[in-house]
Formats: sequence, C-alpha cells, structure tokens
Amino acid sequence: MSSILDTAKTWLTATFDSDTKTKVEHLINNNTEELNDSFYKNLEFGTGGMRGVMGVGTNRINKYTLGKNTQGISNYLKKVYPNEDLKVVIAYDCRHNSDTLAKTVAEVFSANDIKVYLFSELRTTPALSFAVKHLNCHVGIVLTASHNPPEYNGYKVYWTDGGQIVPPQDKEIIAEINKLDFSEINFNANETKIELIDTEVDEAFLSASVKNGSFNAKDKDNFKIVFTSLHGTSITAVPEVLKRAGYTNVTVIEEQAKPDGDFPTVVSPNPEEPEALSIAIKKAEDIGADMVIGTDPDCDRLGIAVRNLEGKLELLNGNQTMVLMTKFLLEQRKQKGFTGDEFIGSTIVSTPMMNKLADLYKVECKTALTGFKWIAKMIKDAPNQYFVGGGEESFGFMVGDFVRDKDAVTSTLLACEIGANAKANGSSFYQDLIATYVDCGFYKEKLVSLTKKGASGAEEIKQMMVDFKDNPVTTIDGSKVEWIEDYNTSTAKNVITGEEKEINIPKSNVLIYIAEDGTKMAARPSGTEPKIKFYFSVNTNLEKAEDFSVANKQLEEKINRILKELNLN
Ligand SMILES: O=P([O-])(O)O[C@H]1O[C@H](COP(=O)(O)O)[C@@H](O)[C@H](O)[C@H]1O
Ligand SMILES: [Mg+2]
Repeated sequence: MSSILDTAKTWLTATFDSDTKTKVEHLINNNTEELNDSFYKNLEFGTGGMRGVMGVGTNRINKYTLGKNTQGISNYLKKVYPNEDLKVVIAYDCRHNSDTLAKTVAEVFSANDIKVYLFSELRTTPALSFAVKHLNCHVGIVLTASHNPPEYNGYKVYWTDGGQIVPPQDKEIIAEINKLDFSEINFNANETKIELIDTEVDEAFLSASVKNGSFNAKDKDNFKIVFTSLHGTSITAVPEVLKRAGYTNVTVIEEQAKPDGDFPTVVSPNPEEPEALSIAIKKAEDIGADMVIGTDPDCDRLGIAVRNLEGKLELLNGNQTMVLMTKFLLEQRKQKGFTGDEFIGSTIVSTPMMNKLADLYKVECKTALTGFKWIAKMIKDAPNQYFVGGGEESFGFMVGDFVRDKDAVTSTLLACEIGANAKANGSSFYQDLIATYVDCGFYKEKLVSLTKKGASGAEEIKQMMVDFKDNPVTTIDGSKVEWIEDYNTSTAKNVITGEEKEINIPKSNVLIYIAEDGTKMAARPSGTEPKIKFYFSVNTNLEKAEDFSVANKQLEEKINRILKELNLN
C-alpha cells in the first residue's frame, strides 16, 4: 500500500497540472480503492493497443500516460530513422476526450519536431490504417477503446506497413516508453508541424474501399440493408461506400447515427452483443430487410444478422462471417485464375474451417496468435505472396491487404455483395454458409467470457489459467483429449502417443485442447478487457443442406453438454 501511495504522491508535483493534482489528492483522502486501482501498475499494451479507464493515475488513460507513450515513440523513431523527416498520422473516435487526447498526442509529436497529420474530425480505424501508407508515415495512432464501455479510452499504434505494432518494434517501443519519467514529456507544441487532413485522404480511402470490396453483385437495388453505426465513427464512411457501390436500399438507424461517447441507446457498443443490434433488427423486421449490419465505435468490427432458414434475422458470429467472406473471395480469385501464391489468414482460437477452406481451394492458410496485428504481420512477412483475406473468431474481417487491420467499412460492402449475389441467385447469405458446411464439414463455435475486474480479478484470471494447466482435461464430452497445446511453452503434446511438437509462433498465455473427434477448446485471458475467454469448436459432417437443422441442434446440444462439464453454463 505504501508504495502505491508513494507513486500517487509523485503526481502531486510540479510535473502535473492543478486539475490532475486536485483529483489525485481527492483519491488519497477519500477513495483508497479507486486510488489503488489507479496507481497499482502502469497500463500495458495488449491485443489491440493500450486500453484503460479514463482518469488520473498510472493505470488510467490520461494526457500523461498517453503523453509518455508519445514521447517514447518519438524517441524511438529518432533512433530508428535518424536521418529522415519523421511523419505520423492521428485519428480519433467518438469517445469522450478522444478529440482532446488526439490533440495532446499531436502536440507532443510536434514538440519533438515530428510532422503530424491530424484528422480534422472523427474517423474510422481502417481509414487510419490506410492513411499510414497513403501518407507515407512512420507511425499512425488512433485514440479509441474500440467497443469497450464508455468510461474507457485507448491508444492503438500502427507501424509503417499500416498494421498495429508487433515484434520487434512493440517491445522496443515499450522499453523506450518505460525508460521515461512523466517530467520528460515535451508538451510544448509546435503548431506549424500539425496539419489537419480530411477530404483528400477520405477520398482515397473511400475509393480504395469501394474498389476492394466490389465484386459486380447482381440486383443491388433488390437487396435491403439496415445499417447502424452505434454512435460511432462508421457514419463517416459506410453509408457513403454503400452508395458509391450502388446500393440504394439502405436504411440507416438515425437515432444511433449521431456520434456519442455515452452510447446512449445501447448497453454496450459491441456488435458481438445481440442487444447492440436490437434497434436495427427491429427496424429490419418492420421493413423486411435482408441484412442488418452494425459496427463498433472505431469501425473495425462489424456484426451481421441475416435471415436464417426460418426467415428470422439471426446474428452470425465472427467465425461464420469470416468463413463465408473468405470462401467468396477465394471463389472470385479462382475465377480470375489462381497464381499459386495465395494465402488466407486466421488465428489459433478461430474455426478450423479456415484450414478446410484452404484445403478445398488448395491455398495456404497461415495461423497466428489472437489479434489482427498478427494477421497484418503475416502479410508483411510474406511480401511475395498474395493475401486474399482473413479474420478470426472475434467479429471483423480484412479484405485484401490495402488496410492492415480489420476493416468494417470494406467488410460491410463485401457482406452486401455476398448477400445481394446470393439473393439474385435464388439463395441467401445463410444458405451459402450452409453450402460451405457441406463442402468443408460443419463446424460450430461458441465463446464464453467471464468478466473479472481490477487487481483481484486479474489475479483470479491468472490463477484460473494455472489451474487449467495443472489439471489437464482428459476427455471432452466423452472424446479423449489427444493434443494439448501450450503457447506459453511453445509445445504441443499428443497425450495419447507422447509425441511432442514445437509451436512456431510467439509465446502467449493460451492453452488449447483438441479431442479425438476434433472438438477444440481454448482458454486465454483477454488482452483488451478484464476477461478470461473460453473458445469451443465442435463439428460434424454435413452430407446435404437439408440435414443442417438437425445437425445444428445436435452440435448445440454438444456444446451445452461441454459447458456443463466445465461448469461454464
Ligand atoms: O477490440 P478491437 O476491435 O480493437 O479488436 C482487438 O481485440 C480483439 C479482442 O482481443 P482480446 O481477445 O485479447 O480481448 C481481437 O480479437 C482483435 O483482433 C483486436 O484487433
Ligand atoms: Mg474496434
């Protein structure tokens, strides 16, 4: 406790402004719990940048923690590129303080004599990823906490290729940041170095999105879409892209169209939560729409609901949309003629169907750790190969390589192209997905997340991972566990034969069990939220589409039995 108080007291010195000092003093005198949580550690970079609750303290998002990041990145850039004119581009989302924090970040870079392109108003994360390469920048930053609750904000960092930082730059940048004291942040802005950007970059991004996401779909006028931006940034791009691509039957949910950091009409601005799309789904039922799409605040993830076999709108999960989008892109590429260097990308906690699809089309499927930054790295590491598309269990998709992060702008267009085409051919998005199950095997996935907040929650999650590892599961729903993959030790062990293999991707706190019947179960702490995540995948063969409903029910029952076995239901 005394060390936390000591740290807090350093925030009462001349380095910090009076408003900050008043707030810290208030915590010291009145709120020990909040004081502890605000100062017990430094915020860290996770799966998607640095994310935290806004407030004063080392474990909070504020101008000092982000200023220190920015000073560290400035120092790093000067070391790596000593003879170059350094350039960065900054975007921000609809959250409280995102605009002012973006301004602070811009000021610190400018104070370090670095040229700053700052979007004049809120923009999407994919637009920022695109802008990094378009403007030839060394670094890009987005001020966003993605889909987290309103009290959060964050800092996503992009490198020259437009992907979020990965090894070796991530560790080197973090080391540079950790060297610094808050008093070393240079806040003395050089306004001449800050240039506001909008129309030119917007135009380039929107036309690239339309170009990469269009596939000559038929009968676009006949495809009815309901779209919601859930108070986020996508309103600056998605309706325009759909319009330019020729979609005329688009209803935008007006009451959610206004950017608002309180996200007043939803419990959570996360399209993974069915509740987030409820207003849009209701509208779609009223007007008989074919598809509902909703995006998260920074517009990298999207939720898609389509008509199922009963004609009801059903929210698909990330695996399902990824599978159909990838299949569609592979089919398009095949029609043009494969060159033999194509690959698709997925992650270790995503559906094994991506491998099956790769087999079907005879292309490579590369698999990485959780997070699109790792998919972006695959592209960077394979300059002589052609990236078709990829994604993960989590909602969101990357269409080609012009944006090096998940891109809900272009993915929205792609989903509409698939849906419109299917409808014109007498099928549907859902039926096309079932056809893919017939081709590749029917894989059904389920994610269970447990939220555990604060220092004690983090400790509990750590212990759960240790217990899970120390008491290995031996059977899953009656099927013997065959492989245990421990990504912390980079070993995959066949517990039946004793065979061991090395895992050749970076270490991470992830444990995966694979049973003889192909059932897969993974556990990992989230890198963006105070959660532990359990991922399940079960499968069966699907002889013909007509068998889908029965098989779907059986797999659902299987998942429920597994959750019961693990006390996760
Ligand atoms: O939150 P976003 O939309 O920036 O998305 C980020 O976080 C997601 C959840 O990560 P975790 O399971 O570690 O919480 C990742 O799947 C995604 O690739 C990453 O870009
Ligand atoms: Mg997001």
